[in-house]
Amino acid sequence: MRARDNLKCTRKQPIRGLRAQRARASATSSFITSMRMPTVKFQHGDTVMGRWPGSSLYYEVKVLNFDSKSQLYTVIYKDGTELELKEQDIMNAVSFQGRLRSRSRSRSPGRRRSRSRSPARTTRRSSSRTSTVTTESATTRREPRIKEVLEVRLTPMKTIPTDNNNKPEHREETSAAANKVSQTPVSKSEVEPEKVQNRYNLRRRKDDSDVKPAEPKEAEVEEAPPVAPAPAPTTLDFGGKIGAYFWLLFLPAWVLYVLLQVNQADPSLTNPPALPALDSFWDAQAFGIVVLWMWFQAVLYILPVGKLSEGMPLRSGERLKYRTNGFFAVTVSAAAVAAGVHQGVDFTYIHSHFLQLAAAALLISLLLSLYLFVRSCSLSPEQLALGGNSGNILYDFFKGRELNPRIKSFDLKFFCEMRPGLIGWCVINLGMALTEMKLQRLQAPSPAMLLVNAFQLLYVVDGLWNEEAILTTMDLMHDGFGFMLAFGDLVWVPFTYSLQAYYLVVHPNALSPVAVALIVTVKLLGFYIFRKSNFEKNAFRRNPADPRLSHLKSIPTATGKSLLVSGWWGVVRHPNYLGDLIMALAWSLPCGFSHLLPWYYMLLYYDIILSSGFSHLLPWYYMIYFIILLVHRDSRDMSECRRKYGSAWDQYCRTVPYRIIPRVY
Ligand SMILES: NC(=O)c1ccc[n+]([C@@H]2O[C@H](COP(=O)([O-])OP(=O)(O)OC[C@H]3O[C@@H](n4cnc5c(N)ncnc54)[C@H](OP(=O)(O)O)[C@@H]3O)[C@@H](O)[C@H]2O)c1
Ligand SMILES: CC(C)CCC[C@@H](C)[C@H]1CC[C@H]2C3=C(CC[C@]12C)[C@@]1(C)CC[C@H](O)C(C)(C)[C@@H]1CC3
Repeated sequence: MRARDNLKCTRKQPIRGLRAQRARASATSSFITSMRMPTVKFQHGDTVMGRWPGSSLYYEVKVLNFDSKSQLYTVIYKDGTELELKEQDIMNAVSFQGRLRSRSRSRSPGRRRSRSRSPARTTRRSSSRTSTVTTESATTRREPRIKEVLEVRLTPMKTIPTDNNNKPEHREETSAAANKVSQTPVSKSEVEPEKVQNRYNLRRRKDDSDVKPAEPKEAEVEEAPPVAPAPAPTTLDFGGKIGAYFWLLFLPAWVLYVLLQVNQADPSLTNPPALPALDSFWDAQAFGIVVLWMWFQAVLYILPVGKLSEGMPLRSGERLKYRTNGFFAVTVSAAAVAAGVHQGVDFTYIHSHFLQLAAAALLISLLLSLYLFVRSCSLSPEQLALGGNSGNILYDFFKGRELNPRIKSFDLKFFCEMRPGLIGWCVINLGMALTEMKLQRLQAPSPAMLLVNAFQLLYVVDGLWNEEAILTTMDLMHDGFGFMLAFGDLVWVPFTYSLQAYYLVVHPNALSPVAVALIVTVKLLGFYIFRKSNFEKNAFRRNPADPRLSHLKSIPTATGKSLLVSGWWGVVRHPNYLGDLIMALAWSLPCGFSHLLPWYYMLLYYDIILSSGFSHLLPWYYMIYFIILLVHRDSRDMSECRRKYGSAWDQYCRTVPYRIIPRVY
């Protein structure tokens, strides 16, 4: 009944439109008769559009079978995945195209002009797109808030990993992976879809080892398929609406509090700062400096120097271009700062006006977020990020609505994430080093200060050198640009990531040569893991056939994208977070760790809390925050990937059971 031969040849055939569908329907009429089925809407061999469980994505599938008992159709996706779908999750290819056309006509006049309406054109377009075609489901369109519930029968299946040349993985390794699966069960929450009630019955074709995972080709992507509007999210991140209100108030207040705290002669947490008069936060000169700095970075960003890189395909299939001249920007900025130091510009101003500079950056991020929110109100749903259009004003303001806000070709999210805050952080660190020299009467910064400066400078310069890699990160691909990122990029990063340097200004910490060597080793280890793993993922996403990755194995997913299951991404699911965390450790170690002891005593003797050196927690602040951030980010990413990749993601989770730290977490 599976008629695999028939499938093999039809898999290569494009949809030929209504006429071809009818012809196939009549050719299969004997098949239907022999099955004595009640009238069924789709016939064996039909090429139709099938909804991927738990998502609003539709893919081209072939109908294999209809089970009159369960009223489910067995369909096969292009990567060989077989699924059983309900009739309502299947659409005739022609009416699917028609629906997309009529929607895009009504929603996007620009798009309408650029498209041919001839049926021939329609058919060619749909057939040429071997990757994904995205749309919202009829249900979500009519009832955007309805929780997506798909009753799809899925059975966990073994996906045979292929190496990067799409050869099947060696048999022994496959069975080893299978053994591993049974030894290390994945937690229920990781495997079970959160928003979808699924019964599993997902199979792969036995002959799928030669199936090349279909990566979108340049030409296909540029054909700009119809865009799926962002459906209202069913679950809200960051504690939902109440969480968003809380974070909106808490985050700015927390930054100002920490800065007031660190500014005190005794910055111990048991010595809370008195709330200063409101006008002490404002300094016109500090505000002017921040504006000037942002202006300077914006000018460097728009200069036609450096590469124009392509972002990942958007839901529309379109790829935005980004000027990735970050290394140029940091080099020119360093030259400008060096010239300033040489000319006697007083960089200790940064230390003495830290609070006012942070308040100015906060004001700018607030104004920017308001601008972003207002402009997002006039956008069509296609331009919104998934997850940022809950309908609740404050939540959406916090999370960010527009995916890629741009003024002409000036990409606001990309600019803010990579330039003023990141480069500003290094300038702040330099200001702290110069202040340390001044206050401690040193000829040169202390070794601890040098290490912190050098490590963090390396992190920033590396990020800017590999600026293109940011285009495959969560923020750039999925998150809207709103208060969270604007504040994070412009205030949080420069003013809290520099706390170690701030701390060292008045808390010198002598380091022995052995300690220096050990700390440098920790940093280099972290950096190696971070760089290598980010390189692997970025290169793979850009070109899965990259010869430098030919030794790596991957598993296909129904979206056409594959998942790496060996190399760094076969060790843990977020090796880049692991490297980042090890580096974070190396940034705090120069400030000393014996001060952490009060925490240990604190657990034993409560009264020590009040007299302990809480101030010494400040240099560990980044490490603590970073663990929380990455654990939360990891779980956000897991849900997103589960939604996108369905059972292929489960397969990945079974093969790579640990998230960030091997054998621990
Ligand atoms: N210093 C900081 O404050 C800070 C904060 C956060 C993050 N970071 C760093 O920023 C970098 C980017 O982090 P990120 O959170 O955006 O996440 P990321 O790990 O760079 O990206 C996650 C994405 O990678 C893809 N992916 C996941 N598993 C894969 C696999 N096995 N094979 C191929 N692709 C896979 C998925 O996207 P697709 O499948 O859709 O491509 C997933 O959504 C990291 O190095 C992180 O350490 C730094
Ligand atoms: C609590 C909130 C305010 C959290 C805000 C989160 C942001 C500050 C981070 C989210 C993604 C981060 C990120 C970098 C900096 C911090 C974030 C913007 C990054 C630019 C740092 C340099 C790295 O090399 C990087 C490019 C990989 C990295 C990308 C992600």
